[in-house]
Amino acid sequence: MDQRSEERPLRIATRASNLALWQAYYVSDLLKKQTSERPIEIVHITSEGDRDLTSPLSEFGGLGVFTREVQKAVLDGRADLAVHSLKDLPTEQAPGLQLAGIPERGPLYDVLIFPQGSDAVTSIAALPAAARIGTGSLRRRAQLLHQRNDLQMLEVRGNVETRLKKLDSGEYDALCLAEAGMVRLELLEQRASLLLQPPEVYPAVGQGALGIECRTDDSETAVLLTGLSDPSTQAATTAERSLLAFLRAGCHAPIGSLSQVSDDQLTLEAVVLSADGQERICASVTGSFSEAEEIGVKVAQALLADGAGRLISGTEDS
Ligand SMILES: NCc1[nH]cc(CCC(=O)O)c1CC(=O)O
Repeated sequence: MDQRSEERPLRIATRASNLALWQAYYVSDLLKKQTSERPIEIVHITSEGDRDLTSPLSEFGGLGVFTREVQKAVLDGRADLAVHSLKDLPTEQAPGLQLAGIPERGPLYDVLIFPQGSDAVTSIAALPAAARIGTGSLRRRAQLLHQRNDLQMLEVRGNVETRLKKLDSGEYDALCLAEAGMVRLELLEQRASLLLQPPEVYPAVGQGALGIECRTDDSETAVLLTGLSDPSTQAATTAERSLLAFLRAGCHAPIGSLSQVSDDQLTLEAVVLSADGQERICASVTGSFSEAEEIGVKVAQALLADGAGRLISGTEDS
């Protein structure tokens, strides 16, 4: 006899970093509110992105380096759902999986983090001359260089905690990270930081949001995940991901975006920069939630009409 579905554990596949685990337990708590009867298990997966800690992120593994193996666990039936940072999830849908859950978004912006015990710098302009900034992201690099071309942008890899150790050991004057990760790991209060917001620094597509996938043939899990979704976040991230897909740019390309939602209106703004930050193109489109995908395409078309294609193909990663 089949086990009753209420008794079968719901298995969540996740990377094993502290941030990924926080995200998996957060989703577990959301699910418990819906399915109080059903036990939940967390299945740890090591991703290629976690194993190779030395190569610059823009040069190895390519798209999906953090998400592929977690997805595989769901496809193989070792887990029922996969929790990802939405910004790490390629826009091209993996065959056999569906992106069924997008919960309410967390903090959206990037932050500059200063070494333990040092004073806060209160603006990008106030950073010391030729300050050494740790970031592996072309988007952060290009936008900071656009503001201050004297800054030294240095590669940094590893999980958030590893990066903070490198900062405190004196390798950098500041680190650029997502506020979402720092807040979730409760690491922001302990240090001086500077919030980086548009128009200076636009976040990545999907930043601060989670994406939860299940198998396309698993309608029971899909219903649960749909129940976790937040309509505003879903509309915003649909527009952002549609923009990125249309530009055919990888997650490491120098592209930033900002969605603003009010009532059922959605405004998507986006920037594309040259890798050195010298050139910067921006565009913005407003429409209703139901047009989210089209809004993303329109912003991408406006950016391409202004020459964004040349800036994107001029960078190393796709
Ligand atoms: N690529 C790593 C990654 N993926 C998601 C986050 C933070 C959480 C988020 O932005 O959703 C981070 C770390 C960072 O960029 O600082």
